[in-house]
Amino acid sequence: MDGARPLVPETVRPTVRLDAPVADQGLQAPGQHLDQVSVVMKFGGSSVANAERLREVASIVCSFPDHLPCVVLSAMGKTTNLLLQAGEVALHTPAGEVGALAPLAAIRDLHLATAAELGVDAQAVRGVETLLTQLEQLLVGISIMQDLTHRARDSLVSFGERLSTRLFAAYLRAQGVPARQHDAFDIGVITTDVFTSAEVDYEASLPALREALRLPGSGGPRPLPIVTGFLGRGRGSGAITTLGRGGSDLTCTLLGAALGLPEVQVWKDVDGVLTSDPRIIPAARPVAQLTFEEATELAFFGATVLHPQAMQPAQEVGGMGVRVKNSYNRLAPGTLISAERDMADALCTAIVLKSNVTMVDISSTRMLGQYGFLARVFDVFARQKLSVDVVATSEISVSLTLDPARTLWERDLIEDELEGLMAAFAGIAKASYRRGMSIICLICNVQRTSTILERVFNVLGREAVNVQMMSQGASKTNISLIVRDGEAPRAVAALHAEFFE
Ligand SMILES: Nc1ncnc2c1ncn2[C@@H]1O[C@H](COP(=O)(O)OP(=O)(O)O)[C@@H](O)[C@H]1O
Ligand SMILES: N[C@@H](CC(=O)OP(=O)(O)O)C(=O)O
Repeated sequence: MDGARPLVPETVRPTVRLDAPVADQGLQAPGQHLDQVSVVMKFGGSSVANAERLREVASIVCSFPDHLPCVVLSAMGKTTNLLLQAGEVALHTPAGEVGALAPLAAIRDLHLATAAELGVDAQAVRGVETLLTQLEQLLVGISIMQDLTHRARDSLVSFGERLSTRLFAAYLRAQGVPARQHDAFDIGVITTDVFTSAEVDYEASLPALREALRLPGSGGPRPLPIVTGFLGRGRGSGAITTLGRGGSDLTCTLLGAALGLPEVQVWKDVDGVLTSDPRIIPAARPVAQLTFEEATELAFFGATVLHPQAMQPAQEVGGMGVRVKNSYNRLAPGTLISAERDMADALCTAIVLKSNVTMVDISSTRMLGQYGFLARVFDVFARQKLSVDVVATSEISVSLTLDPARTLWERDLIEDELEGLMAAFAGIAKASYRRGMSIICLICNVQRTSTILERVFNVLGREAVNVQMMSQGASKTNISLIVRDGEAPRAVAALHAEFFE
């Protein structure tokens, strides 16, 4: 971003309390006394899974009467996965049979049933039907072409958010709450043309979004903008792009940054960011506060609760907080993520597990301390387009781990690529790799490393878990331990018990 030119309005509106919604008072249009949007609220797939959940989301949105929210929605429930499945199956289905494909039928049934249950008007139902027809046509195209490019994949998954936002805006209007649906790719979310994991072009997007979301002049109702998460428009291709799985979190913070807001909220199905993944550690509990760096490390090392790039807009503009809330338990305080927090009492904040990681060991075959050894090693990774997660070095050797996700869509590093990597090292270094490793990442106060590591190694010793490699991040927020996949859940459980239970 260009540091010289302010990309956000210089004044931000005063903060009215956003930590506590008022009790459910029925659907009164919120924030109608305000000139402009004062908060962005994002609701993920689990929060908008069916008609009942959409009613609940409407109730939450209206429970902050002093705020005029812009609402960002993900696709309903598992719709994105169903769309991807439909694309894969269409590849092997005759064009004439595509209309009857099971995932397409499931998507059609869910959205038409939700429209009926929510009692939206006939025009809105027609809008949903039109999109469903276009979706079927795209699938027929995939079947005829026998090709599912990343570009087509992005167009395909875009239907999830385009449907959910239209239904929700229509429901609000039917309840007397003014609302207007927007497709993010039409209002200025401009991205690179890297389909399926595009990056936001902030220079182009921030001013465009600010302009597009400006509400009409005074007098008359103030429509709540309802915006598709996850989607953008490629700056060169002009085609629909996506921001990577879970990308609606990033849409939310991007809109907040564009509007210069003091706070945005991401509503999930858990009481905030938790001390560990609740699917592995049922005793995980909410973390009250995190810094942007901590939240980014946590997401990068595999906590699916936040998109790894979601903190970037908040960090760039400064002064904007990101609150993680539970749409199933609206009174839970959630987690507030901001630039700074008091670390005086912080020891270990969260434990994240990333499995199915490959570890590579490389040692120099030449003289000790050979000049440029590390540069040559990383040059090989750059040429192979492989991103490295964790690194530990000595003078003549380096161990590192490879991200299992080349993009967030394709989770497996292919064996051929690893063999290619080994071949690329021939003559420079001795290289070997081990698959089936896990990174256990402790988000912690590394000012207190000695205390933390003493406790960590006591626990792992007791559990007979052998650490294969370790690294302390320069970001001063994490310590990473590499262990075998089979030992990792046991190690995480024991470490969680040690630090949190
Ligand atoms: N450290 C963590 N804290 C909270 N949730 C986590 C954590 N690690 C993994 N998760 C998982 O992330 C889920 C929420 O993320 P996600 O499903 O992407 O939300 P949404 O679709 O609502 O945006 C939780 O249900 C939980 O299973
Ligand atoms: N629907 C997209 C984008 C997204 O952000 O979803 P969720 O908020 O449910 O993680 C996905 O499934 O990846």
